[in-house]
Amino acid sequence: MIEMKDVHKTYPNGVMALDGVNLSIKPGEFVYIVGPSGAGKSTLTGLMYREEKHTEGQITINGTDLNTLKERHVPYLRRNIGVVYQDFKLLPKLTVYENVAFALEVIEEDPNNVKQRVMEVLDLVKLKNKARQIPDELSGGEQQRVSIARAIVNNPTLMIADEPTGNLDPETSWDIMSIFEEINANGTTVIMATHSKEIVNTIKKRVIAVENGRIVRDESRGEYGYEI
Ligand SMILES: Nc1ncnc2c1ncn2[C@@H]1O[C@H](COP(=O)(O)OP(=O)(O)OP(=O)(O)O)[C@@H](O)[C@H]1O
Repeated sequence: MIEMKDVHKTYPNGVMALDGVNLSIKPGEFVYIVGPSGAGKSTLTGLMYREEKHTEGQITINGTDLNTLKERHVPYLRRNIGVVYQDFKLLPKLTVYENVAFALEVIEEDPNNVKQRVMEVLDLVKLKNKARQIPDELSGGEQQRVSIARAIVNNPTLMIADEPTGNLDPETSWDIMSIFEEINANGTTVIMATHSKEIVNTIKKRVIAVENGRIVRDESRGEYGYEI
Protein backbone atom coordinates (compact mmCIF):
# COMPACT_ATOMS: atom_id res chain seq x y z
CA MET A 1 0.00 0.00 0.00
CA ILE A 2 2.75 2.48 1.01
CA GLU A 3 6.46 1.92 0.43
CA MET A 4 9.14 4.50 1.14
CA LYS A 5 12.81 3.90 0.47
CA ASP A 6 15.46 6.34 1.68
CA VAL A 7 13.05 9.27 1.34
CA HIS A 8 14.37 12.78 1.88
CA LYS A 9 12.50 16.06 1.81
CA THR A 10 14.30 19.36 1.78
CA TYR A 11 12.06 22.45 1.54
CA PRO A 12 13.09 25.25 -0.84
CA ASN A 13 14.37 27.28 2.14
CA GLY A 14 16.92 24.56 2.87
CA VAL A 15 15.18 22.91 5.85
CA MET A 16 15.62 19.15 5.68
CA ALA A 17 12.31 17.85 7.07
CA LEU A 18 12.86 14.16 6.23
CA ASP A 19 16.26 12.53 6.28
CA GLY A 20 16.24 8.96 4.97
CA VAL A 21 12.83 7.48 5.76
CA ASN A 22 12.14 3.80 5.08
CA LEU A 23 8.73 2.31 5.75
CA SER A 24 6.24 -0.20 4.51
CA ILE A 25 2.55 -0.09 5.33
CA LYS A 26 0.24 -2.91 4.27
CA PRO A 27 -3.39 -2.61 3.18
CA GLY A 28 -5.78 -2.51 6.12
CA GLU A 29 -3.24 -1.34 8.71
CA PHE A 30 -3.94 1.41 11.25
CA VAL A 31 -0.78 3.42 11.93
CA TYR A 32 -0.13 6.33 14.28
CA ILE A 33 2.67 8.75 13.39
CA VAL A 34 4.00 10.36 16.57
CA GLY A 35 6.90 12.62 17.49
CA PRO A 36 7.78 16.08 18.79
CA SER A 37 6.62 19.27 17.10
CA GLY A 38 8.63 19.92 13.95
CA ALA A 39 9.81 16.29 13.71
CA GLY A 40 8.46 15.82 10.18
CA LYS A 41 5.08 14.12 10.72
CA SER A 42 3.02 16.43 8.49
CA THR A 43 5.73 16.37 5.86
CA LEU A 44 5.64 12.56 5.91
CA THR A 45 1.86 12.33 5.56
CA GLY A 46 1.84 15.17 3.00
CA LEU A 47 4.19 13.22 0.71
CA MET A 48 1.70 10.33 0.65
CA TYR A 49 -0.98 12.34 -1.15
CA ARG A 50 1.47 14.52 -3.03
CA GLU A 51 0.74 17.70 -1.15
CA GLU A 52 4.51 18.03 -1.27
CA LYS A 53 7.11 16.30 -3.43
CA HIS A 54 10.00 14.34 -1.95
CA THR A 55 13.46 15.45 -3.04
CA GLU A 56 15.21 12.04 -2.92
CA GLY A 57 14.31 8.38 -2.60
CA GLN A 58 11.38 6.27 -3.75
CA ILE A 59 7.71 6.35 -2.81
CA THR A 60 5.04 3.96 -4.03
CA ILE A 61 1.40 4.51 -3.04
CA ASN A 62 -1.23 1.96 -4.08
CA GLY A 63 1.17 0.71 -6.74
CA THR A 64 1.78 4.21 -8.13
CA ASP A 65 5.42 5.23 -8.32
CA LEU A 66 5.51 8.88 -7.22
CA ASN A 67 8.92 9.41 -8.83
CA THR A 68 7.43 9.06 -12.29
CA LEU A 69 3.88 10.32 -11.54
CA LYS A 70 2.99 13.15 -13.90
CA GLU A 71 1.35 16.28 -12.47
CA ARG A 72 -1.77 15.69 -14.53
CA HIS A 73 -2.18 12.24 -12.95
CA VAL A 74 -2.06 13.49 -9.34
CA PRO A 75 -5.89 13.75 -9.17
CA TYR A 76 -6.10 10.00 -9.95
CA LEU A 77 -3.75 9.22 -7.07
CA ARG A 78 -5.90 11.35 -4.76
CA ARG A 79 -9.13 9.62 -5.77
CA ASN A 80 -8.12 6.68 -3.64
CA ILE A 81 -7.01 8.77 -0.67
CA GLY A 82 -9.24 10.56 1.84
CA VAL A 83 -7.58 13.35 3.82
CA VAL A 84 -8.72 14.77 7.17
CA TYR A 85 -7.08 17.89 8.60
CA GLN A 86 -6.85 19.33 12.11
CA ASP A 87 -8.72 22.46 11.01
CA PHE A 88 -11.39 20.61 8.97
CA LYS A 89 -11.03 22.75 5.79
CA LEU A 90 -14.76 22.77 5.00
CA LEU A 91 -16.25 25.17 2.46
CA PRO A 92 -18.00 27.72 4.72
CA LYS A 93 -20.79 28.75 2.36
CA LEU A 94 -21.88 25.24 1.46
CA THR A 95 -24.18 23.08 3.57
CA VAL A 96 -23.03 19.85 5.18
CA TYR A 97 -24.66 17.92 2.35
CA GLU A 98 -23.05 20.11 -0.31
CA ASN A 99 -19.59 19.89 1.28
CA VAL A 100 -19.71 16.10 1.06
CA ALA A 101 -21.43 15.96 -2.36
CA PHE A 102 -18.80 18.32 -3.77
CA ALA A 103 -16.14 15.62 -3.34
CA LEU A 104 -18.18 13.36 -5.64
CA GLU A 105 -19.05 16.09 -8.12
CA VAL A 106 -15.41 16.95 -8.78
CA ILE A 107 -14.75 13.36 -9.81
CA GLU A 108 -17.85 13.43 -12.01
CA GLU A 109 -19.75 10.73 -10.15
CA ASP A 110 -23.08 9.83 -11.75
CA PRO A 111 -25.53 12.41 -10.27
CA ASN A 112 -28.05 9.61 -9.71
CA ASN A 113 -25.73 8.03 -7.15
CA VAL A 114 -24.69 11.19 -5.33
CA LYS A 115 -27.65 11.67 -3.01
CA GLN A 116 -27.75 8.08 -1.79
CA ARG A 117 -24.00 7.90 -1.19
CA VAL A 118 -23.84 11.28 0.61
CA MET A 119 -26.72 10.30 2.91
CA GLU A 120 -25.02 6.94 3.59
CA VAL A 121 -21.81 8.57 4.83
CA LEU A 122 -23.69 11.27 6.76
CA ASP A 123 -25.50 8.41 8.47
CA LEU A 124 -22.16 6.75 9.31
CA VAL A 125 -20.92 9.93 11.02
CA LYS A 126 -24.37 10.50 12.58
CA LEU A 127 -25.05 13.82 10.88
CA LYS A 128 -28.02 13.02 8.65
CA ASN A 129 -30.18 15.43 10.63
CA LYS A 130 -27.71 18.32 10.04
CA ALA A 131 -27.43 17.94 6.27
CA ARG A 132 -28.86 21.41 5.61
CA GLN A 133 -26.78 23.35 8.11
CA ILE A 134 -23.62 25.26 7.21
CA PRO A 135 -20.31 24.54 9.00
CA ASP A 136 -20.52 27.65 11.23
CA GLU A 137 -23.71 26.27 12.76
CA LEU A 138 -21.94 23.10 13.93
CA SER A 139 -19.68 22.22 16.85
CA GLY A 140 -16.00 21.41 16.23
CA GLY A 141 -16.64 17.67 16.58
CA GLU A 142 -19.54 17.87 14.12
CA GLN A 143 -17.40 19.79 11.65
CA GLN A 144 -14.70 17.13 11.91
CA ARG A 145 -17.34 14.46 11.27
CA VAL A 146 -18.37 16.31 8.10
CA SER A 147 -14.76 16.37 6.97
CA ILE A 148 -14.48 12.62 7.64
CA ALA A 149 -17.69 12.04 5.64
CA ARG A 150 -16.18 14.06 2.79
CA ALA A 151 -12.95 12.04 2.99
CA ILE A 152 -14.67 8.64 2.79
CA VAL A 153 -17.56 9.39 0.41
CA ASN A 154 -15.46 8.21 -2.52
CA ASN A 155 -14.60 4.88 -0.80
CA PRO A 156 -10.85 5.54 -0.60
CA THR A 157 -8.49 2.67 0.11
CA LEU A 158 -6.30 4.98 2.21
CA MET A 159 -7.27 7.56 4.79
CA ILE A 160 -4.69 10.09 5.99
CA ALA A 161 -5.47 12.22 9.01
CA ASP A 162 -3.14 14.92 10.30
CA GLU A 163 -3.98 15.58 13.94
CA PRO A 164 -7.71 15.08 13.43
CA THR A 165 -8.48 15.50 17.14
CA GLY A 166 -6.08 18.42 17.70
CA ASN A 167 -8.88 21.00 17.98
CA LEU A 168 -11.38 18.82 19.83
CA ASP A 169 -12.17 18.16 23.47
CA PRO A 170 -11.34 14.69 24.82
CA GLU A 171 -14.88 13.31 24.69
CA THR A 172 -15.41 14.43 21.11
CA SER A 173 -11.99 13.00 20.22
CA TRP A 174 -13.11 9.52 21.32
CA ASP A 175 -16.19 9.81 19.06
CA ILE A 176 -13.95 10.71 16.15
CA MET A 177 -11.64 7.79 16.95
CA SER A 178 -14.50 5.32 16.93
CA ILE A 179 -15.40 6.51 13.43
CA PHE A 180 -11.79 5.97 12.31
CA GLU A 181 -11.84 2.49 13.84
CA GLU A 182 -15.04 1.67 12.01
CA ILE A 183 -13.61 2.91 8.72
CA ASN A 184 -10.49 0.80 9.32
CA ALA A 185 -12.62 -2.24 10.24
CA ASN A 186 -14.28 -1.86 6.84
CA GLY A 187 -10.87 -2.37 5.20
CA THR A 188 -9.52 1.16 4.70
CA THR A 189 -5.89 1.74 5.66
CA VAL A 190 -5.66 4.57 8.20
CA ILE A 191 -2.55 6.73 8.82
CA MET A 192 -2.96 9.23 11.61
CA ALA A 193 -0.43 11.79 12.84
CA THR A 194 -1.24 12.70 16.42
CA HIS A 195 0.01 14.33 19.63
CA SER A 196 -2.57 12.50 21.74
CA LYS A 197 -0.81 10.25 24.23
CA GLU A 198 -4.18 9.15 25.64
CA ILE A 199 -5.50 7.97 22.31
CA VAL A 200 -2.31 6.15 21.24
CA ASN A 201 -1.94 4.40 24.60
CA THR A 202 -5.61 3.43 24.79
CA ILE A 203 -6.49 2.37 21.24
CA LYS A 204 -3.40 0.25 20.58
CA LYS A 205 -2.12 0.23 17.01
CA ARG A 206 1.17 0.31 15.13
CA VAL A 207 3.21 3.35 16.16
CA ILE A 208 5.85 5.00 13.99
CA ALA A 209 7.85 7.67 15.85
CA VAL A 210 9.62 10.40 13.91
CA GLU A 211 12.35 12.64 15.31
CA ASN A 212 14.46 15.11 13.34
CA GLY A 213 13.17 13.72 10.07
CA ARG A 214 14.03 10.09 10.85
CA ILE A 215 12.03 7.11 12.00
CA VAL A 216 13.33 6.26 15.46
CA ARG A 217 10.76 3.61 16.44
CA ASP A 218 8.28 1.40 14.62
CA GLU A 219 6.24 -0.95 16.82
CA SER A 220 3.06 -2.90 16.35
CA ARG A 221 0.73 -2.09 19.27
CA GLY A 222 3.20 0.57 20.42
CA GLU A 223 3.06 3.31 23.03
CA TYR A 224 3.02 7.07 22.51
CA GLY A 225 6.38 7.23 24.27
CA TYR A 226 6.71 10.97 24.98
CA GLU A 227 5.93 13.02 28.06
CA ILE A 228 3.56 15.88 27.33
N1 LIG B 1 6.50 24.62 3.74
C1 LIG B 1 7.62 24.56 4.48
N2 LIG B 1 8.70 25.27 4.15
C2 LIG B 1 9.83 25.21 4.89
N3 LIG B 1 9.97 24.44 5.99
C3 LIG B 1 8.92 23.71 6.37
C4 LIG B 1 7.68 23.73 5.65
N4 LIG B 1 6.81 22.91 6.27
C5 LIG B 1 7.47 22.40 7.33
N5 LIG B 1 8.72 22.88 7.40
C6 LIG B 1 9.77 22.53 8.39
O1 LIG B 1 10.01 21.14 8.28
C7 LIG B 1 10.18 20.55 9.58
C8 LIG B 1 9.12 19.47 9.78
O2 LIG B 1 7.83 20.09 9.83
P1 LIG B 1 6.47 19.25 9.94
O3 LIG B 1 5.35 20.21 9.79
O4 LIG B 1 6.54 18.09 9.02
O5 LIG B 1 6.57 18.72 11.45
P2 LIG B 1 5.46 18.05 12.38
O6 LIG B 1 6.13 16.88 13.03
O7 LIG B 1 4.24 17.78 11.59
O8 LIG B 1 5.21 19.19 13.45
P3 LIG B 1 3.88 19.52 14.31
O9 LIG B 1 3.70 18.38 15.27
O10 LIG B 1 4.27 20.79 15.02
O11 LIG B 1 2.74 19.68 13.34
C9 LIG B 1 10.10 21.71 10.56
O12 LIG B 1 11.41 22.13 10.82
C10 LIG B 1 9.33 22.76 9.82
O13 LIG B 1 9.69 24.05 10.26
